[in-house]
Amino acid sequence: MKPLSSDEIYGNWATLLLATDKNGEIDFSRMNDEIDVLIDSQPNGIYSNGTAGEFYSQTDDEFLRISELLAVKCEKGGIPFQIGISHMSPQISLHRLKMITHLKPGAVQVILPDWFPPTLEECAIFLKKIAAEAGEINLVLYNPPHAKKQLQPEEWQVLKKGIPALVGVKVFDRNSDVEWYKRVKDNRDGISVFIPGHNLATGISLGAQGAYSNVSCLNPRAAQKWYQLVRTDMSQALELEQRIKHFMKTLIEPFITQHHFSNHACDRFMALVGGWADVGASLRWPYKSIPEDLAGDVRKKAVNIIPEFFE
Ligand SMILES: N[C@@H](CC=O)C(=O)O
Repeated sequence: MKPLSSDEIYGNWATLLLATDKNGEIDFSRMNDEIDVLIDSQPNGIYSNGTAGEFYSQTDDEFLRISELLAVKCEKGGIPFQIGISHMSPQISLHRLKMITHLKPGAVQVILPDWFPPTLEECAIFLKKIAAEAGEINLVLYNPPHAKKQLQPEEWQVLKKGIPALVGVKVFDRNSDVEWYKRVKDNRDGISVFIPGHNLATGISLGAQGAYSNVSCLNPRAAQKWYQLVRTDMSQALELEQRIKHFMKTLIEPFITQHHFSNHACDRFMALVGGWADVGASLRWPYKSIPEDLAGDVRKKAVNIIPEFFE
C-alpha cells in the first residue's frame, strides 16, 4: 500500500493477536481466520507485532510469515496495515525492517532500544538509521509505559525535526490527563497521537487521533462501531466509554493488579471473553495466561455492563 502520512493514521486500529495452541506454538491457519474476521469488521487499520502480537518471542521465520499473511490479506481486503518491526535489540529491529520493506506496509511500528535506556540523542541516532532503511515507509514509535526510555511530548518534536518520517506515536495518555493533552497539542505537528483503546472517546475529544486498540481485542466490530459513534455523537460515545472503563476496572484490571498477569495476558483473555476468534488461551513461554475457564463468568458480568459488545 502507499505510505501513510500522519493525518491518514486515525481511528480504531485492530491488533493482530498470535493464534496459539496449548504450548504457545503459532497456528497460522487460525491466524488466517482471525485476519478475515478483523478485515470483515472494517477497522481503520490492522497492525501486527504489538505487545499482544508477542513480537519479542518470534523467530525470523515466524515474523516473516505473520507479516506476509497480514500484508497479503489486507492488500486484498483494502484495509490499511502497519507491521511491527519492534524488538528490544536495535539490531534485530533493523533486521526485521529489512525483511519486510518489500511488503510495503502503510507504516512500521518500532520501539526504542530497550536494555539500557537510550538518551534522546541515541533515540535520534537509532530512528535515523531505521528511517533511512525504511525508505518511503513512515515510522510509528511505540513508547508504552514499560519502555525503558519514556519520551515526553516535547521530545517527540525534537525527534520529528531530525526524522521527518516519524509520523505517529503510540503512547499512554496518563489516564486522559488534561495537562498532558495540553502538551500534546503543542507538540503533535506532523505526528498522529494514538492512546489506549479504552480512552478513545475522551482522547479524541482532547486531541488524540485514535487508538491501537485493546478494546478491539474484546470485539473488533463493536470497537469500530464505537469509533463511528465518536465521529457522529460524542456524548453517546463518552457514555459508552464510561461503561467500557467500568468493565476494564472491575473485570480486567484485577488480573493485573491483584493476580500479576501481564497486559497482553489481558488482551488475549478479552478475546476469549468476546469469543470472536479462536486465538487460544496461551501466551508463549514464559508469560502466564489467564485460565480460559474464567472467561464465561467474566462474559456473564460484562454483558450487563457493555451489552453492545456481545450482540
Ligand atoms: N498494547 C497493545 C494494544 C492492544 O491491545 C498492543 O499493541 O499490543
